[in-house]
Amino acid sequence: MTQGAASSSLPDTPLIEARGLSVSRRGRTVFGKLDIDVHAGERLFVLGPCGAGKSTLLQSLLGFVAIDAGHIRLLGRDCRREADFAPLRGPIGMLFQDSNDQLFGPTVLEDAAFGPLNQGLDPAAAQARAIEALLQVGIGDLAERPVHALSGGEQRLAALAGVLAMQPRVLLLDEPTASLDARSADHITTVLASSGLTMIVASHDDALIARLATRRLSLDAPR
Ligand SMILES: Nc1ncnc2c1ncn2[C@@H]1O[C@H](COP(=O)(O)OP(=O)(O)OP(=O)(O)O)[C@@H](O)[C@H]1O
Repeated sequence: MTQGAASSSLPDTPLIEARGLSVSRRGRTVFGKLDIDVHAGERLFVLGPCGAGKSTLLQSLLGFVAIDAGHIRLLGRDCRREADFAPLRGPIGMLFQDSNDQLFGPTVLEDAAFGPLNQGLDPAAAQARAIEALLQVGIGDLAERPVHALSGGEQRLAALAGVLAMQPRVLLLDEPTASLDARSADHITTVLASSGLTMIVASHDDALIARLATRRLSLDAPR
């Protein structure tokens, strides 16, 4: 269950909206009757101890985890079925907690170009987008590296580059600075801050939260 509702008094239509969201896993309620509104430019941080449901919330908002009850509207569109969510996984980019869930390679460059290719860009334009995203996160030198030959932190950056290469309007980021050394974490924090993008971020990183959060939502400890 939630401790703090995430609401906003901004007048524009929320980019991410959830009403009465309830999700259970293995028969146990993870959270119930959660309301969320995230407007353009906001950076909502989802906080809470391990197992509180931060990842589950992000995944349910993009249709990767089924909800028990509630209503989700993304970019002004009602989302109920996979066919509703699928076209929005691009305009709304998701960084999963486990980079292995989204790195398919074979090389870092090809992986980052995959999303733009899928969006219909020609190969040269997709590659240009991918290179731009790799440079943005600071791993241009890893472009030709096989994704399976990356460290955990490098995988994190490669996965983030793949998300940014799709030029999303909204980011859902699950522990974006996990596995990163202090310098890389600081760089990514700066990249995210300067992006101006709307985002929902699950994180335990106090420095990231302090620099980026415009609002916070705390989930209860699991019972
Ligand atoms: N794939 C899954 N199948 C079944 N249950 C799951 C799955 N993933 C997570 N859970 C359960 O759902 C609950 C919420 O987990 P979740 O990963 O969302 O928490 P979290 O707040 O993101 O935790 P952490 O801070 O450790 O990443 C936990 O009880 C967890 O055991």
